[in-house]
Amino acid sequence: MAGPEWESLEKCLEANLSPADLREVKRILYGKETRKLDLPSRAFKAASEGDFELQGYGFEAAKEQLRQPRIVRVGLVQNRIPLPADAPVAEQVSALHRRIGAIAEVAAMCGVNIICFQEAWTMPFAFCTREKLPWTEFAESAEEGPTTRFCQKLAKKYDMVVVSPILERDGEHGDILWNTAVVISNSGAVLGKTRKNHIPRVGDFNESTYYMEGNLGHPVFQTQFGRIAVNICYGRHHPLNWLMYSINGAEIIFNPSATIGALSESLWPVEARNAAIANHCFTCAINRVGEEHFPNEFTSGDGKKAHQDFGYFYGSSYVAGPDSSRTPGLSRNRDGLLVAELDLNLCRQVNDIWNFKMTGRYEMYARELAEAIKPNYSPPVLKE
Ligand SMILES: NC(=O)NCCC(=O)O
Repeated sequence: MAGPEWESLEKCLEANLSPADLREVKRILYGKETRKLDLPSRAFKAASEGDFELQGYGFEAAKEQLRQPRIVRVGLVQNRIPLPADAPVAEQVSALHRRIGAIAEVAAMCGVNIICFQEAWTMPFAFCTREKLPWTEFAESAEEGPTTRFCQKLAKKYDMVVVSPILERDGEHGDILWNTAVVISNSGAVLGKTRKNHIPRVGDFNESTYYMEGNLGHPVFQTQFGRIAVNICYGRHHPLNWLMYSINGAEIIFNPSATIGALSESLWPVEARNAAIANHCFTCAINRVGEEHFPNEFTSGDGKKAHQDFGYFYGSSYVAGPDSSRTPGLSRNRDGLLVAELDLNLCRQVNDIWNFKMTGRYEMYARELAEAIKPNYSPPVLKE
């Protein structure tokens, strides 16, 4: 499997296909072409000085007679950990705050209204180790922790909604841990939080050692810029998880993730794109970048040698629209900010064409699923 030297699928296609072939391949793999955004040159300069990639694309919707366009700019941030995983906890958190602060400043220059960071953005993805200390020390209060306070300042300063996925310590309920995204309004107030509903039990993603499946259902956050929801990482493999956020009214669903190439890179371009199509909404898939090395060796339960690294986090963050269009991905090997301009009117326009909500037959599935989960259920398999 390729490491950092293989920059991106897009670069590979562009380097190896004729313009005519590239057009057809992109038509199928990327849908209707997204417009390149004209972002300010000072933003590109700051990104280059800060050594991160900046890309911007716009999704189009048809003009309507009765509704004005509902334009919103989202910012997706992917990044590597700036300090090694064995640096002191407080130093790692501060370094990440500084890094994300610099990227958010550029997002503000680009007119971003809602910004979302990667899963558990304040820490290395240490759940592979199965060790408790020092990793549980990265957990913070969702309402009052230093990271939420930091994000509240960003939100207020830049008039931007901030989606901040953290490891949460719930002091009100026995100090237990959750994998949580805190949603902060552009006013600076904490709008609420949502928790990861599906916990991976695959490869080195030993997250069930640390926290339980979320208990907050599928909340949707009404912001000044549209209704948003957060489907954290492994939840993207569960179509019903996306569906429930959409049924509750989400127009944009963020999917902050941490996943590695050997496991999921072939799933990555499909799942969030399919969710946007199936649910008539926008989806924003965000992954971390690079390799993370841990002080102590751990095993993967696969008979192979113990090792100290997780694997290659391949970035490739992208935004997908309800009409099957999607942006190119950020690179596999650099920190980056992806800005996408969405016209939320596109969601209802595509709904009116394809009618997946109208034809969804939810009452039938509700009835059948209610039966299927009963211990004495017998599937209606007809035999000769
Ligand atoms: N963080 C996380 O849930 N990763 C699981 C692996 C995957 O979903 O690709």
